[in-house]
Amino acid sequence: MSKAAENWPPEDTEPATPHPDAPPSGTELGEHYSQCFGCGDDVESGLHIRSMIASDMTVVSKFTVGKDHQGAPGLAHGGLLACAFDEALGSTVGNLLRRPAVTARLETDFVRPVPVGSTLHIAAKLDGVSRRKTYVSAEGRLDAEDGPVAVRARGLFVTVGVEHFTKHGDADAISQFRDVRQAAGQDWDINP
Ligand SMILES: CCCCCCCCCCCC(=O)SCCNC(=O)CCNC(=O)[C@H](O)C(C)(C)COP(=O)(O)OP(=O)(O)OC[C@H]1O[C@@H](n2cnc3c(N)ncnc32)[C@H](O)[C@@H]1OP(=O)(O)O
Repeated sequence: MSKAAENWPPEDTEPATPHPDAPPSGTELGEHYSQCFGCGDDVESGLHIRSMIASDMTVVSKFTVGKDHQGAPGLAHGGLLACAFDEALGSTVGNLLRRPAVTARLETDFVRPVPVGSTLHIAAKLDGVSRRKTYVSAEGRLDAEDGPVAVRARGLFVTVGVEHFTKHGDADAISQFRDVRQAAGQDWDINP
């Protein structure tokens, strides 16, 4: 049981309805951007998280803790664990709802230490939507899908227009990203 406030999702939320073009259950999700610290292959010390659609409301992700992710010797840094959950939750929102969204709020409960070399199995689910707000939560279990819970997290993601990324981010990189995705026949009007 989380120690966080229990009004989750708030009463004014509606059930989340996955987008008709959301990937089907069993789909392995690759990196969404090669320079993403959470999932990008080009970031040597990144988290290299890989995710899969488990059901129309759930995405499972795996994060193996490396030596570059330490806080105390031999243990994962809490901030990097929060990052892993940000990625897992964001991937759940982006892939299931297929709308561009950014993290507005992220809560984490650290339940037990996560050693270097262990793998967190993160199961994230859509909890509800209210206008631009999407509520999503996750549990991370140690070394197995049914292992002990090590971390819980809840996120509020707010839907934004693509101009959020072009205005505040690197517009040239986003243009290249769009070209690569369109050449691959992929819709890009989701998180670049
Ligand atoms: C295939 C794809 C893969 C995609 C895979 C993607 C994986 C990436 C995962 C990483 C994701 C990230 O880290 S994203 C990077 C970190 N996040 C950011 O940089 C976001 C920075 N913040 C912002 O830009 C802004 O504050 C926004 C966009 C979040 C909100 O600004 P806004 O657009 O002006 O909207 P605003 O009216 O303020 O808020 C909208 C509603 O949300 C509520 N709201 C806003 N912030 C909060 C908050 N902290 N806590 C509670 N509620 C909040 C407001 O009360 C309001 O509710 P109501 O009045 O409607 O009731």
